[in-house]
Amino acid sequence: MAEETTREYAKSFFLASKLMGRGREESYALYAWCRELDQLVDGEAASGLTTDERARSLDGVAERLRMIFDWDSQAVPTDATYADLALYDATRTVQGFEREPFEDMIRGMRRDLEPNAGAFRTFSEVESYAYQVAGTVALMILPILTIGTNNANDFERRERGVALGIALQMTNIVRDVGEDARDRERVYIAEEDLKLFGGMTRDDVLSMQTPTFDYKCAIELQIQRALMYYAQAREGVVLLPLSSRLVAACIAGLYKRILLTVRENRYDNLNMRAYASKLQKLALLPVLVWGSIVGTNDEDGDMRLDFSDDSESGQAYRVAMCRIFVAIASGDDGDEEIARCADILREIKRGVPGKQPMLSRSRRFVEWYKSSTDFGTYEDERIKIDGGTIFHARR
Ligand SMILES: CC(C)=CCC/C(C)=C/CC/C(C)=C/CC/C(C)=C/[C@@H]1[C@@H](COP(=O)(O)OP(=O)(O)O)[C@]1(C)CC/C=C(\C)CC/C=C(\C)CCC=C(C)C
Repeated sequence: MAEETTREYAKSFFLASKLMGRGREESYALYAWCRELDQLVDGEAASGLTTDERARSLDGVAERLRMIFDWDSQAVPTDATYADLALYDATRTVQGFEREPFEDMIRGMRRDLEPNAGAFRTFSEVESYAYQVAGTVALMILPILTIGTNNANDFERRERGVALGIALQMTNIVRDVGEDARDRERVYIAEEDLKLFGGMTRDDVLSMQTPTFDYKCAIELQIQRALMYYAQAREGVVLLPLSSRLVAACIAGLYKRILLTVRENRYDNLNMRAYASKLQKLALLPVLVWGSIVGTNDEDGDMRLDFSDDSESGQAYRVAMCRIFVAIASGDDGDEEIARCADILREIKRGVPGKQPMLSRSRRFVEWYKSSTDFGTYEDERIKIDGGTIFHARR
């Protein structure tokens, strides 16, 4: 039954599971348990329940979880669901499962029941929530992905696995902004991020029908945040046994395709749900499998901002770069914006020692950027960069 649940509701995970060696059934059990938990809060069956009733359901899950992880007892919870039983069996066939990630996920679900569920003041709050509902999945599944290996680089594997979970959650946040706002009055974009672009507020997003330029820039910043986590996770995929490397790389690649589709939809995630078609997934799979075997870096030429500099000038640099990138994506009517932001970048460059603006419009640019140590010059039909300084857009 857990396999059918995964097949029906998680096409990407099910596809990736076909690459698994051992542990496939146990990963289905994990999926079934996580999905059942998620449905208690946001599923159709929960829609008729009060917040208190949903909270009581989570209490029941937590109680049954305690029994599942009570290694000294063989007792099975009398009110166990099929997902509980599947998890009970999985934790007895694969060693190394820990209770904490499951409990942390329940905490994340409880946050979705709180009065401030749909509001996040800072990105740090978003990141913490993303760890609870998605980073924890990595910690749950790592015992399966590392069957038969030693614990070497375990800490790094966990850290980078959590980064992948957060990247996937950030992807879902970017994909579902319209749906979350309309159906649940939730905005999982930090208010501090929205404010950077024209002083936008959470209420502006809740009432927005068509993406504004400022909104598109705020979404680009969320895409950048997600790409940062994908890049962190990529260093961890190589720490997995080969068959698990394929699984992780495919999950990451299939979700990242969704993320980049939001850009192709010109950031209209209010009215369009970005997705990867079955054909796209099947076409992408060999590339992802081969890439994970030969270890090619799937830095797919996307703009990658430096988030390490959290100074005011570092933040201004990221805002200007997002505005330039969206302006470029907006076609010809973006030139004035590019020129204005290029002036800002020129100013900031004095304040951001050693941080060269990175702007990718094409793979050709990325190759130039990655290869050049002294940032010679780059020029295409829209923009010219000389010595790392972005000059006025070409008219
Ligand atoms: C291969 C296989 C069967 C994997 C199953 C993975 C699993 C147990 C997923 C549980 C997903 C789930 C329902 C969690 C509840 C909360 C939630 C909804 C989380 C979001 C997932 C999306 O799930 P959903 O089915 O709703 O999908 P769509 O909305 O339709 O897109 C999340 C985005 C979290 C997903 C997180 C992971 C799969 C963790 C990834 C980490 C690894 C695979 C570890 C990799 C290790 C290294 C070292 C890089």
